[in-house]
Parts: sequence; structure tokens; C-alpha cells
Amino acid sequence: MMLQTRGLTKTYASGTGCMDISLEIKEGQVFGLLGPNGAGKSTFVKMVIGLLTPDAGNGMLLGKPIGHPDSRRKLGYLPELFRFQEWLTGEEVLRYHAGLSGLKLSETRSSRMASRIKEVLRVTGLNDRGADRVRNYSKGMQQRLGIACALLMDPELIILDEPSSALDPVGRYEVRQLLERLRDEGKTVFLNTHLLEDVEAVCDEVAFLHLGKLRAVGSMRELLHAGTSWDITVGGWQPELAESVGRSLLPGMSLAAGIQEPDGSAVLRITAQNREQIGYLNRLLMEEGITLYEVKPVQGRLEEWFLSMSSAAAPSGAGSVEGGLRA
Ligand SMILES: Nc1ncnc2c1ncn2[C@@H]1O[C@H](COP(=O)(O)OP(=O)(O)OP(=O)(O)O)[C@@H](O)[C@H]1O
Repeated sequence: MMLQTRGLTKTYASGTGCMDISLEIKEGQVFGLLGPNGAGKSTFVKMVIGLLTPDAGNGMLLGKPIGHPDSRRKLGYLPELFRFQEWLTGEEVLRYHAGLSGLKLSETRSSRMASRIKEVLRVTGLNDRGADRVRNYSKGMQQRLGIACALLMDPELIILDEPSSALDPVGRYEVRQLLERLRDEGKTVFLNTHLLEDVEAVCDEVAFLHLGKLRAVGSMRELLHAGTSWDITVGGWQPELAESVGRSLLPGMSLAAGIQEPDGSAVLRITAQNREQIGYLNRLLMEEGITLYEVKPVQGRLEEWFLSMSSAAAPSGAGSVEGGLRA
């Protein structure tokens, strides 16, 4: 286990913070901690890496209790808000960070470190910009330099707090590609974000925080493939078919027919538990003499889930959302 927390709690004087957070992150996993602004994500991360002392609870990070300096030795961390010394070059920033992580001055200037710096600049797409001063970097490049710092000492666990914040769509896309590369290399990544595209693209497992409480934890696969909806465009549809087809649906399926077009086509919104059920429906429709024009999964499930979990009406402490997640 890379990280395991039990009941981590931090309450600020204002009464906010995060309460009773128990999470586990396994080796090789890309884990996304989701939640709206102010949910408590950064507070949780700061407790994990020892920047904040929890009021209650405990945890193990890379085999050592959280807060212990040894637990941080194999950790790469990108803070949410960071500023580099803009008069330094990218390479100098990296060398300085190598020093901060405990290397002697001579070691930070070794040829070994020079090739490692080259390598992380390459991985983050900054290869030909290492000799430029940070003041000449775009925000996206600075963010990637921050990720390069987090990767520099080849950490076992990489914690990225909002790595795409303040980036334009191109910058976000670049960071997402980098996250995909880290995932493909089998790195363990803990990603703190409210960007659902990043989570959908790279995360294996997600947790959702709201008002300081853990609302749900589960795998992306469960989340995106359970109870999903499809829009099926069909030809030769008759409104009365809705009843007969509806009667033959399997448990967990539902059908809502849209308005019939003058050419006889219609869009059916189907909810099904898995793709096999959609295959079953196809056979059913064919038996009724219906022609299938298009089958399209309805996008935005994660967004819907995010919105429903963020609404005040969502049950506190519950994980039994439609996707079958646990909390
Ligand atoms: N040092 C602090 N002192 C007092 N309150 C704080 C402090 N840091 C955070 N908070 C409050 O605690 C709550 C959780 O903040 P936190 O920064 O952990 O949330 P977050 O989910 O990371 O938000 P964001 O996505 O906006 O960064 C918020 O209400 C915030 O105002």
C-alpha cells in the first residue's frame, strides 16, 4: 500500500477543513481526489505530506507514519500554489530542488544529476527550454516545470495538487498527456483536482470530498459503466412499441422514447447496467422490425455524478450512488 489513512481530521477555527478521511492508494494506481472548491482536498493532502498536523486520525505513507520525515523521502509533490524564482533557468530550479531533497551541492552538479534533469525536462516536454529563465516560461510551462520537480528524484508516489489549475485548454491538454504517460509507465499518482476530463482520462480510482467529508470512493470503471445511458436512433418506430419493448426489458434497464420524426425515426434514451444489455435490446428491436441507425453512449456521466454529489441533497457519508460506489 502506498498510502493508507484512517480517520484523518483537521478542523480550522472557522469550522471547515476535512473530517474522518480514510483512503487507500495501491501501487501503480492513478487515484483522483475530486471535489468542488473548498471541499478539503488540499487540507487532506497537506496532512498526508506532513505540512499540517491532523487533529485526529493517522496514516501510513510509503511504509512510514505520515508526518515522519522518512515518509517523504520517496514522495514527489506539486503544491497547488507555487512560484519559482523567475530569475533562475528551468535547469537551475531543478538543481535547487535536488538540493532541497537532501543532495549535497556536489551531487546536484554531478553528471548523473545533469542527465536526470535532462530526462525530466524531456518527459515534461521542456527539453529545449531548460536553459531559459522561468520568467520567459508560459504558465503551462511553469506547471510542467513543477511536475518535473515532483518527478526529479524518481519518487515512488507522486502527489499533484491541482496540476492543471490556471492553465488554458492547450496547457491542460499537455498536462493530461503527461499524466497519461505517467500512468502508462506504471507510476503511482495521487491527483487532486476538480477537472473531470483529467479524471476521466487517467484515473483508475476516484474519491469524492464535499464539505470536508468523504462522500464516495470507487473505481472509474464502476462509475462510468454502471447504469450508463445510451441514445439509440432507430427507424420505423411506432409510439405503441414503447410499451411492448418496455415489457421485455431486463431488470435495471429503462427506456424513454423521444418524439417521432416525420420520417419515422426516433431517439430512444436507454439506461442499462452494461453493454450486454444494450446488445439484448438491439435483438429485441430487430425482432420488432425496427432499424438501428446509431447507438451513442450519453456523455457526461462523471459530470452528472459530480453535480449530484455536490448538491446539498446528496446523502452525507453515503457511497451508494447509482454507480455502486462504496464509501
Ligand atoms: N489555513 C486555513 N485556515 C482556515 N481555513 C482554511 C485554511 N485552509 C483552508 N481553509 C478552509 O478549509 C476548507 C477546505 O479548504 P481546502 O483548501 O482544503 O479545499 P480544496 O478542496 O483544496 O479547495 P480548492 O479546490 O478551492 O483548492 C475551505 O473552506 C477553506 O476556506
